[in-house]
Order: sequence, then C-alpha cells, then structure tokens
Amino acid sequence: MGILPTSNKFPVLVVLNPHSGRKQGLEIWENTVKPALNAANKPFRLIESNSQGHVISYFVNNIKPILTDLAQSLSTTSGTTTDEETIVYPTTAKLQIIVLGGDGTVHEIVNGILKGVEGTSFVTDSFRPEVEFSVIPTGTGNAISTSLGVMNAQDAVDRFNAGKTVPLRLMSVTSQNSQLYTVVVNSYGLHCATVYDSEEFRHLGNDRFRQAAMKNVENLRQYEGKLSFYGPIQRYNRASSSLLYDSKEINTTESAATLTLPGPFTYLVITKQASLEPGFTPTPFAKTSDDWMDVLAVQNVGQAEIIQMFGSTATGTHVNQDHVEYIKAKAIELEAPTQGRLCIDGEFMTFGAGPEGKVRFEVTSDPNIQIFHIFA
Ligand SMILES: Nc1ncnc2c1ncn2[C@@H]1O[C@H](COP(=O)(O)OP(=O)(O)OP(=O)(O)O)[C@@H](O)[C@H]1O
Repeated sequence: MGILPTSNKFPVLVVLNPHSGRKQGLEIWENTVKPALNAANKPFRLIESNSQGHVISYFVNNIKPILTDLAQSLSTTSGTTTDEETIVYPTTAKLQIIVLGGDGTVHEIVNGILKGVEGTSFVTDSFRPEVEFSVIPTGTGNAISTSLGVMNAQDAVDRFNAGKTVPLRLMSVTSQNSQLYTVVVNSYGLHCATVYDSEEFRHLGNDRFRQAAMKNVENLRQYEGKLSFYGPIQRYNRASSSLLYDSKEINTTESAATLTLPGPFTYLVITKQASLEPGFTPTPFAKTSDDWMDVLAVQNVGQAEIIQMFGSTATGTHVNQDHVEYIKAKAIELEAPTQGRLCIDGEFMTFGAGPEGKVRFEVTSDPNIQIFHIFA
C-alpha cells in the first residue's frame, strides 16, 4: 500500500482570463502552455473566465467535487480478498492550477477555494490539500511573478516543469461585514486612487498605472486615517540601513498597539510582494513566503516628496528617504474618520467611518488557510 501525494491521472486545472493585461492570454495558452502540457503528456481541464467574478464563483461551487475527485484518484485499497478490501484515502494531495492571468485572477481563485471549503471537512488536519500555482504572467502588474523573478511565459512554464514550489502566504482582511484574503497588496491613498483610475487606460498595458499615477500626483490629496500595529514589528532604521525588531515578545492579540501612525496618508501599501510591476519595487524587503506583511507609509507630504520617492522605487532606495516609513508587521488596523476606499489586489472595498468601520489585516498561521504554493 502506498499513498501518493500527487496523481498523474488527475488533470491540471488551467484558469484562463482572456481580459487580463493586453488580452494575450488565449494566444499564449495556444502557442506556449498547451503545447508544453501536451508534450509532457499532462492532462488538463480548461476553465475560461467569462466575466468579472466568474472564477471566484466557479471555485466556490466546484472546489468540493474537485477535491473529492482528487482524493479518490489517489485512494488505494488494502487487504488481500475483496471482502477485506477497504479504501484508503490520502491525508494530503496536490492540486495544480496554471493561471493565465494577472494577480486579480490568482486572488479570485484563492478566495473562491477558501470560501468553497469554509466550514466543511474538505481542509482539515486529517486531509489537507496543497494548491500549487503556476502563474503565467499575462496580467498587467504581474506582481507575484515579478517578485519571484519570472521573466515571461516560457520561464513560468519551465519553472512548472522543474517542479520546485515555495509557499504563497496570504493576508486576511477583515471588517465588520466582510472577510477575504489578499495575495499581493492592500492600499489606501494615492496607490489605491491610481489603480482605480488606471482602468480607463487598460489599452496601454503596463503604462496604465503610470498615466493614472501622474493624474493623481497632479491632484495630490491626503487621506485621513490612523494605522495601528499589533504584536511584533520590524522597522527600517536609516542610520543602520537595516530592519530592527521592536516588541518581539508581544502577542498580536494584545489590546495596546505596538505602534500607531497618525496619518493623514499620502501613500500607503501593505503587501506580500516586493515588486508590484516590473521596475516598481515599493516594498523591497517583502517575501512571498514569509509570515510578515510589509508596509510602506508616507504621511502628509507634497508632490516633490512623492515624485522623489517614485524616482527611487525601481531600486528600492526610497526606504532611505526621510518621509518614508517602512515596517514589517503581523497584524495591522486601519481606521479613518470618514468612509474610505481600499484597493485589495486590484479590486475595491469601501470601509466605514470610525471604529465601526475599522479594517484589520493579518498574516494568519492557520495551516488550513495557508495551503497555497507557487512554482518558483
Ligand atoms: N471575461 C472577462 N471579461 C472581462 N473582465 C474579466 C473577465 N474575466 C475576468 N475579468 C476581470 O478581469 C480583471 C483583471 O484580471 P487580472 O488581475 O488577471 O489582470 P490585470 O488586472 O490585467 O493584471 P494584474 O492584476 O496583474 O495587474 C479582474 O477584475 C477580473 O475579475
């Protein structure tokens, strides 16, 4: 009897978002990815996104039968005669998903899977699947791929074939009436407004962010709010050019904040990825696989300081500028005096005013949530 963690019989799921980036996903699927799967004799099941939200609802509705089929494909029998035979199910299994899309598509899959298994016995200590992503960079920012140094579609396919994965850690985002997970970035202020306005420039590809950023720097605003950190933090120290630990012993559930930034914020990003697009590395110490969130906060500055910061984000040296705060944290709360907008992996979330509207960001250590890996 042997229990195998992967099955060659079970298809790789291929999620294709034809709308991502410059809409080249279908072409790259046909010319690069499908031929590679065929050459490797790997069966696949294609799921093509037909609208915003389609991928999330696909996984909410289908993840349970998919995991059932996967577990069955790995089950073995024990005993020598038919009467004594019992089916032995595996305790783990690897579900492989190739994504032809950007970060928003990965976000939809992660949230669809976790919603679909919530409150069920499909992910427990006795059966815990691993979801392995191969992200073929066909979005606009492609932050996950860029942060892992994936250069192009062929590079991503090569890494999939090589088979090495690393954990893809998630942040949980909780408000009074919503709860979801982020894989790349939560932002407030100028970054969020830029992503919001960039949709009208989608035809420009990567340049859509630059166009929208220029528009928002010209009409620079300050965004009221305070940011409280709970538990241990590491804060970038300019004098020593290193991250220094603060409050290592403190638990994230302590009621007193370790640190509070009073705002108002010009620019605020809370990320798990170092780069948000090629040539833009706002959080250079962020790691896809560690248990920290990286925060870049710029409070109450003018156009000159923001332009100076943008001038250094390609190399990550902006962390040495006086007005830039860089902190690694485990649990963070954002509270604003009036209703505000957050950008959550490219989607938008409105949060309420005052303590009731507070939003909490956390890197959870729950192994039944942190089930995602990525080919690297
Ligand atoms: N068939 C479709 N038509 C229109 N929009 C779609 C379709 N399928 C998915 N979407 C939406 O496309 C949006 C963009 O997806 P995605 O994040 O993959 O690409 P991107 O924004 O170009 O890249 P990135 O997030 O890496 O910057 C998401 O909001 C998703 O919900």
